Amino acid sequence: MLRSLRVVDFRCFPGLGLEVPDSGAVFTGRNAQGKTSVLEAVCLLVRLQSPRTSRMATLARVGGAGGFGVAGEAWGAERRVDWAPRRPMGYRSDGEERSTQGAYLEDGGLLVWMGNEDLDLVRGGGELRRRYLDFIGMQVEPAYRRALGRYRRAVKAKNFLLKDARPREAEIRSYESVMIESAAVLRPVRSDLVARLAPEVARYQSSIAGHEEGIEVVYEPAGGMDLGVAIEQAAERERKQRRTLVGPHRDELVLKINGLAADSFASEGQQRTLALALKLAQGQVLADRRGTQPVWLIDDIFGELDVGRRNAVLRALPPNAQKWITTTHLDWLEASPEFQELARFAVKAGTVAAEG
Ligand SMILES: Nc1ncnc2c1ncn2[C@@H]1O[C@H](COP(=O)(O)OP(=O)(O)OP(=O)(O)O)[C@@H](O)[C@H]1O
Repeated sequence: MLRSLRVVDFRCFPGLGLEVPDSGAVFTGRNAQGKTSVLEAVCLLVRLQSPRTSRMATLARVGGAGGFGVAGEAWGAERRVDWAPRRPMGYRSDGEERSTQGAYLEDGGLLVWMGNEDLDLVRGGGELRRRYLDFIGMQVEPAYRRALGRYRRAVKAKNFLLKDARPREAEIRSYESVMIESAAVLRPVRSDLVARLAPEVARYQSSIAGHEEGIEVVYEPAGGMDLGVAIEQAAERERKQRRTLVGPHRDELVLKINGLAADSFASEGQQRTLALALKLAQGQVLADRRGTQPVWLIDDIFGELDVGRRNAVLRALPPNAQKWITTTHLDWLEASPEFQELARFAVKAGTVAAEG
């Protein structure tokens, strides 16, 4: 868990310094004051990624010096990330420079991010569910992160070549072998994760819904588990359509309720419950894999949930995990005794002040 967070020129914050207790903190404020940016800074410090953007330049404060810094004590180590345009990103742990992102992340902590966009996990496009799996995959398996990066670059290059009027086959083949190699890392991890997630999702779904619902969570690798065979079979179609049709970038996480596809047949309420169950299951699987609780970054979801679901989620969150919660109003918190010990901060126009 984190003990402190400091930022310089990050999003709307010229500077910021917070001490946070083991239980966590609640950040209140009106819209567009900087609440999400605080959680985003934590995500960057712990996982080197933002849930909102992959472009580091957008994180640097407009009107600031051009770069940004995020630091803090996390899981017992003083960590620090610095970014400046046209310079390699800097990662430090206890003052020691880490040469690669992988080396920095090796002994980093675990996170679950829960935001409003997650409520679309069930009815939204497959991309959202792949990102959901990737977010856990990258945390539990260092090789996953490297394989995903290589895979994405290879698909991009192959797509580029397929657009050509006379595709250069030898080059396409070489990118396909990178895809096959990377898929051999990604798919077994995805498959294993889904097997672990499925019973947890079903359990959380029943506890939030208040009754049993037949939940199925199934991993479907696009074109089948053997990517080499799938690529051969899809070769003609891919050349006609001029894009890559099979591989992990098209895998699906199929969700069913009582035997029917959840995106088309489940009620909106069931879909929301299932989305929450998926996120809660993510936390459980991470905790089981590492034997330590992830930190929960919960971005403004409580205002979006009805009282029943909100209370069920609050009860389902592990009591001993640190939570960083943003909200525009506090009424739900007053009614939740288990959250009284969280520190409270008011966020206003890029400043954060401790309350009470
Ligand atoms: N790079 C940047 N430099 C300066 N300001 C920025 C930058 N990126 C975003 N902002 C501004 O920071 C403010 C805070 O955004 P943030 O999303 O953190 O607010 P929020 O309090 O979570 O709002 P909401 O409740 O609407 O989600 C916004 O006004 C946004 O325009």
